[in-house]
Amino acid sequence: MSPVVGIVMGSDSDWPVMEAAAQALDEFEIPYEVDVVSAHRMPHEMIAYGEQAAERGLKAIIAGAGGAAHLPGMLASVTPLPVIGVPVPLKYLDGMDSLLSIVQMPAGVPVATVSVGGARNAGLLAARMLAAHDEELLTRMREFQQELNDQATEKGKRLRAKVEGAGGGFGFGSGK
Ligand SMILES: Nc1c(C(=O)O)ncn1[C@@H]1O[C@H](COP(=O)(O)O)[C@@H](O)[C@H]1O
Repeated sequence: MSPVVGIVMGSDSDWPVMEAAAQALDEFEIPYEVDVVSAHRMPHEMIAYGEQAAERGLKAIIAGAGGAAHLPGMLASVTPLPVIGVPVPLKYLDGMDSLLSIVQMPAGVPVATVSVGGARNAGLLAARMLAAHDEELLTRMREFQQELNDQATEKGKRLRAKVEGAGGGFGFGSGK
């Protein structure tokens, strides 16, 4: 199947973080493509990627970059597609530089910024965008949310059992 989401990043060194976006899309069987596209290092290719993305059939772009992370914003300026920005944390500044470079876009050019290193949520957000026009995907997203709910409930049960087993007791389900 041809890709409907583009996952791009400023460098291949971003992949260990960005991989989680691909994994989330895999879970929903959403076809995607992956590439290195840098606004700073290959500006002409970056503009071409953004300009051609919609006509190539992509429905959303996930763009991750670190440091002076201008890639997501620059892509958003040349594509009509939704762009999800992932601030990739680097060695210095703990990703604050990446976050601030991506999140403070001028009005008119939106980038949906996820948390520092939040590539999994970027993948899930892209899945939700597609699900808005796809009943089957919407059903799968609801199932996924139910699983999260069940897992959290299970964690609560285990925690209560542990605390009560140690002689303590608190919380909604503790009966105390
Ligand atoms: N922020 C950007 C852009 C851009 O925004 O165009 N291009 C590369 N980079 C970032 O530079 C960091 C270091 O890259 P190298 O590891 O290749 O030196 C990466 O996190 C990349 O996203």
